[in-house]
Amino acid sequence: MKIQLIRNAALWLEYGGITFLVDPMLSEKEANPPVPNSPNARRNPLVSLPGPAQKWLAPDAVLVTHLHQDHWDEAAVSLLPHELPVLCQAGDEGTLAAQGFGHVSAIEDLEAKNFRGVTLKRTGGQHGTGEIGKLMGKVSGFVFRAEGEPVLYVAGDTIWCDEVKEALDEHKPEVIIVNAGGAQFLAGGHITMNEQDIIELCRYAPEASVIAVHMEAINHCLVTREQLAARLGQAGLLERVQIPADGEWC
Ligand SMILES: O=c1ccn([C@@H]2O[C@H](COP(=O)(O)O)[C@@H](O)[C@H]2O)c(=O)[nH]1
Repeated sequence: MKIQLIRNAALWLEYGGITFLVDPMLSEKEANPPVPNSPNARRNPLVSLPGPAQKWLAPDAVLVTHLHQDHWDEAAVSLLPHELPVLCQAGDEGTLAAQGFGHVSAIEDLEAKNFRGVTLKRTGGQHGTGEIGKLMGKVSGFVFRAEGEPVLYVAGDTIWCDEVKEALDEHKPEVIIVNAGGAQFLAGGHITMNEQDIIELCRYAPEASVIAVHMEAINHCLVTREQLAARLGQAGLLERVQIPADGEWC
């Protein structure tokens, strides 16, 4: 297994002999407006891709955890070849097909999907709590399994919650990728993992290695890599968690 953080939640994943492009947000720096009702007015993405987008346009499959703009944007829709297989959560397949993608498969809630020898199982999550959580809608994570590979859990846009605990209990992943950044609007709590969430996750899954992404790319993500590293250091967990820079391989 090899994992490259591209930017935000976008990953290039080499797993079981298959290449997956996860949650591509391929817009140029500052091409999009700030997230509305958020604590600052910086345009998105905050930073450039760590190379030309062309580097990541020929995976074996694309996996879209949910359709929020920082996981699937207009640039991805226009740049990615429409004949690529696209895997998604159930409910998003109509939108992706309407955008011109001809090979879209939903990973159903309780069914594992086999993609060329790699098994993917959907996991749940909560993209925030209360009204904000409801407004954010359905989100998914995915657990990857293949012969000779570590069990990998891509948790998606979720806070620390029962669904994540259930995924950890059921799958016992060896590697967990979490969307950090403590994303937040002006009202309501955080909608992606903050420092404390990642500390709880590390303590709940003491054998797993953790990779924290989804930071310093979108204006409503308020927890920086440096802040996360400092809190993990205080908690004695820094050696368990990789915090890659954009473009870095894990
Ligand atoms: O560039 C962007 C990124 C996101 N949004 C909207 O914000 C919320 C939450 O996004 P997540 O980062 O997936 O938590 C969602 O409604 C997005 O569509 C945006 O407007 N612009």
